[in-house]
Amino acid sequence: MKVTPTEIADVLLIEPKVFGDARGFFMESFNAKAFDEAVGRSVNFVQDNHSRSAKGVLRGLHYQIQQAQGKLVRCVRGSVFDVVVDIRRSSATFGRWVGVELTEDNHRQLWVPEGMAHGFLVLSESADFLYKTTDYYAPAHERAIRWNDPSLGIRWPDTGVAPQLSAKDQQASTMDRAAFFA
Ligand SMILES: Cc1cn([C@H]2C[C@H](O)[C@@H](COP(=O)(O)OP(=O)(O)O[C@H]3O[C@@H](C)C(=O)[C@@H](O)[C@H]3O)O2)c(=O)[nH]c1=O
Repeated sequence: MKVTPTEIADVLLIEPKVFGDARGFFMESFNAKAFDEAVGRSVNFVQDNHSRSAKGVLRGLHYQIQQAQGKLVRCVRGSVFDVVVDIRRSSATFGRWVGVELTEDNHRQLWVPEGMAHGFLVLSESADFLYKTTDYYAPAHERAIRWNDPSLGIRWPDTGVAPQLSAKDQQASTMDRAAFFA
């Protein structure tokens, strides 16, 4: 697999080797040894998630302030614009965002380590989004930052439809009131 650093040092773009043939393709979507080598530490995933969303659905920007989750994310049907925001106060890239298009055809994955807020916008008619997490879902510790907080200035692509948010995400915090990691 190919591993490319992003503007947020610990956020990695991962491109598995895809073996195409007359039948279709094969790829190792996750290999613990190769993954640990790429991130430089031993990572233990405990939960796999799958969500399906229609075009224009925007989920985010989410994190758990305790039981922080590292997430290995990908899109297996359709396409999404995936966004990661560094919310570690001590980080040189605090408040910076990275956006990557993840599609069923580019097979790209993003490693979103603990200490980030994460979200995505669905660009295709429908998208299936899969991700592994390093800690369990803990609703008591769930937090969200507004997708369009002006201080972040995230350049979300125009899908041609209004972003569709959950009730929870409509109530998300602004950056100036959000809780951050050390
Ligand atoms: C995230 C999650 C949700 N749920 C339940 C709670 C709720 O009834 C329903 C939908 O939950 P949500 O609205 O929070 O789902 P969603 O908005 O898709 O939340 C996810 O968004 C992306 C961007 C992330 O980064 C994830 O970590 C997670 O926060 O699923 C679980 O049972 N386990 C989980 O791990």
